[in-house]
Amino acid sequence: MNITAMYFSGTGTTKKMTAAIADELTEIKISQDKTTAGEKPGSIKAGIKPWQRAEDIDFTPPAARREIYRFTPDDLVVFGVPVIAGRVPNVLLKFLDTLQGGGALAVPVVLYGNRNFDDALIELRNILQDRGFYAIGAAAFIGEHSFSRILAAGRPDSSDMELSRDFARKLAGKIRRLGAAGLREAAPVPVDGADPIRPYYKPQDRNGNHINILKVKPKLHAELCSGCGICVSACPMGSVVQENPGQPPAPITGICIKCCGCVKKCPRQAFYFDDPGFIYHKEELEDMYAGIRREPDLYL
Ligand SMILES: Cc1cc2nc3c(=O)[nH]c(=O)nc-3n(C[C@H](O)[C@H](O)[C@H](O)COP(=O)(O)O)c2cc1C
Repeated sequence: MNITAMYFSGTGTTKKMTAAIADELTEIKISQDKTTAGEKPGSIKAGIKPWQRAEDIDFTPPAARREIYRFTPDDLVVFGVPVIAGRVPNVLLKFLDTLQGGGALAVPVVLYGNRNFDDALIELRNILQDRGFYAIGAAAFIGEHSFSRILAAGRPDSSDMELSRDFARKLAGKIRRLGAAGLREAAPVPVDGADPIRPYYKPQDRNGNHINILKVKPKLHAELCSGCGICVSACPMGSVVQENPGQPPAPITGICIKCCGCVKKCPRQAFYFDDPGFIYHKEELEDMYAGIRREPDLYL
């Protein structure tokens, strides 16, 4: 069995969690198999071959979403996306529709910024099932909110990582108990969320008026920029363009999903937002959710 972490991750929280679950799962399963008296590694009796960690598939860069990814029944994919407006990021839907699950096992994982994951996990689970995967476990973890440095700051933290290890241990136990055929029969794992899936979450002001941040884009303090180009490779939409190497990028005119990869990865903090609606929404999210600590939801 090949264990792959596959993720889209603007500011790295989804990457961190997805890769950690895949690492832990591989470690646990290998050591479990070694200690199973009289059985060869991989519990071949249960129809599952020995396990190895495959290379990550990071589909954050636009070029990676032009590839077709095909899996087989010998694969287990820990599949992560961030929650955007309570759903799977809609810019990914066309790409996700090209996945070839081929009977692989999958563990859908979403990272959300301490507000709510709404229907993102059930949507991701359903997409993976539709694409030929078997969703055998699922999780919603909390990641520092893309817009903020204080909302869920530093998460996933050491307590989240401990829970992710426990989740991986239990998942390995389920795999061992049910075997390949039993796992496929038991899929998809039940998760929270509505089906049919609800509309995208819409930010509102205190009077209930919709705040439209769709067209908002970050701006650049050109005098702070060293021209290093980190922002160019950080942008999942290919919208940060440096016309001359070593020079500040051009003003962003392409699609921006507000993932804040450019904002948070810039070593000189040269990017900023000045849109009043965006700033209001960010501050309101901080007011409402920075004082509470949500805990991960794990499904097996
Ligand atoms: C446009 C946008 C919308 C978001 N919507 C939500 C949301 O509905 N609920 C929530 O809790 N977090 C929301 N977030 C926060 C992200 O889900 C969270 O910060 C996540 O950890 C980011 O993952 P990454 O580090 O892999 O990019 C949103 C982030 C962005 C950029």
